[in-house]
Amino acid sequence: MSSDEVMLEISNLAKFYTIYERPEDRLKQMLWRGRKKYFREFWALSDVSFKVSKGETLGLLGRNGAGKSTLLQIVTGTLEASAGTVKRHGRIAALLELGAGFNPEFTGSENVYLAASILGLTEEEIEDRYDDIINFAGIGDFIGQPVKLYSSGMYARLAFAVAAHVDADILIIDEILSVGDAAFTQKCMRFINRFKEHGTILFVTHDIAAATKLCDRAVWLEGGRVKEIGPAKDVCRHYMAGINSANDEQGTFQISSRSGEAEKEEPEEIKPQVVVDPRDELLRNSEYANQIKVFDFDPGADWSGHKGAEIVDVCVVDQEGARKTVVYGGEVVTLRVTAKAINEIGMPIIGFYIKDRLGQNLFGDNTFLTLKDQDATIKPGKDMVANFTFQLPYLHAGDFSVTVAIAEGTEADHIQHHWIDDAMFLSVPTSHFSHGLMGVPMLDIKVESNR
Ligand SMILES: Nc1ncnc2c1ncn2[C@@H]1O[C@H](COP(=O)(O)OP(=O)(O)OP(=O)(O)O)[C@@H](O)[C@H]1O
Repeated sequence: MSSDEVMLEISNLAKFYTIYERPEDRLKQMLWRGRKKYFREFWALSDVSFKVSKGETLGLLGRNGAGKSTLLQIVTGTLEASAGTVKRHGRIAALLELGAGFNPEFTGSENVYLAASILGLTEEEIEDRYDDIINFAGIGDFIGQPVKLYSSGMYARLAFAVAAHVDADILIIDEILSVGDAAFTQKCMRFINRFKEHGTILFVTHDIAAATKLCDRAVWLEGGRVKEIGPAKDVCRHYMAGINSANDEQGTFQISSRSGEAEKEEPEEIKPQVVVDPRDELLRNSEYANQIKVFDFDPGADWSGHKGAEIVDVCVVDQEGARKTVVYGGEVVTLRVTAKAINEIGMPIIGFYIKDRLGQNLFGDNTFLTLKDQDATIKPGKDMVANFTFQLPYLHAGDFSVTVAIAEGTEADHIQHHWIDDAMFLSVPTSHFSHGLMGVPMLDIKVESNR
């Protein structure tokens, strides 16, 4: 929960670097200091202002070279600004570029002492926390080795472990989550979620899903300037749209279609293997019925892409093809996405994601592998209908959104034609399921006891 207390106040910050076209220009500049300029100024940051309140998590988004690292280095005091001010209140622990601050020649253990003392802990405090730090890092015997021998993942683990134990008021996290393995990332996430309850976080990432989930607000930097600042969900969406329209690779789908079979002229009747949860009937007739209300496709929802093709309809249908406005967790349904080609689309891919209210992708799929080995070209004005038939998981109570998109190309390289966030909403009033992201229908639940 954020409060009115400002922890970080950045005002009209600017930073220029001096760029010398030729190495000898640097020497000339030293010799003829002030008389003539042998360099040009490159403004990495210009007029950047924002505040971060206590308890707030602020995301910092921007393409490579947008100025994020420069800004963080100024905030942490490792780089001097050319103009403007930074007011900090409280202890800042920063995880910049893989644990900057470690001495590569020192062992992990020595670096724990070094980094923790720089961050303001007394020797006694470090002694008390040392075992916890080492356990958190989980790098085993490597703790006695110089950190220059560490992999980037080990480096990040140790850096995070120190930062997590110094009672920081402000935590600065720069892409740290991208270097660890999944288990470590989860550990960091648990720490960050606990820290968020009282601490302030400045979080730099290229991972839009993580930014949407973690941050309250976000700042989008472009060319060293603030392009947008506001609620994280909005800024992330606009940023994604900007990236997609520039055909940046970050706008890609997660490609993982489940069928490699070519589509037939006359599709075979699907005989789904359905898991029937033995509690299904009981659930349906109880107050916990996992009823999922399906709202209409919103053609006016925010979108991005080149619009060489357009999604014109999204709906949920039953196995007879009838549109559904209510379905149940555990039921077999078809999500039908209809797209119309405006230009000829050579290698179309239609996909979807179901997201929870935090913007986390619960699941999704696309037609890439299904169409991979055939000519699926859509002529201008013609439709392509993708039917994704699956057994619904159990969803917890709350609202969910469906993202849909049509792209053209391959898994690694494609153009996004029409990407619609929040194309359709689902709403679940009640649920027996409340833990984890979603529930799977159980084959059976047996209880044995020898009491
Ligand atoms: N020491 C330097 N001398 C000259 N230019 C620099 C220097 N450091 C950074 N820059 C330039 O400043 C701009 C901003 O760089 P910065 O590293 O802050 O971007 P970034 O948003 O962190 O990028 P990335 O996502 O790739 O880490 C870039 O154009 C970069 O080339």
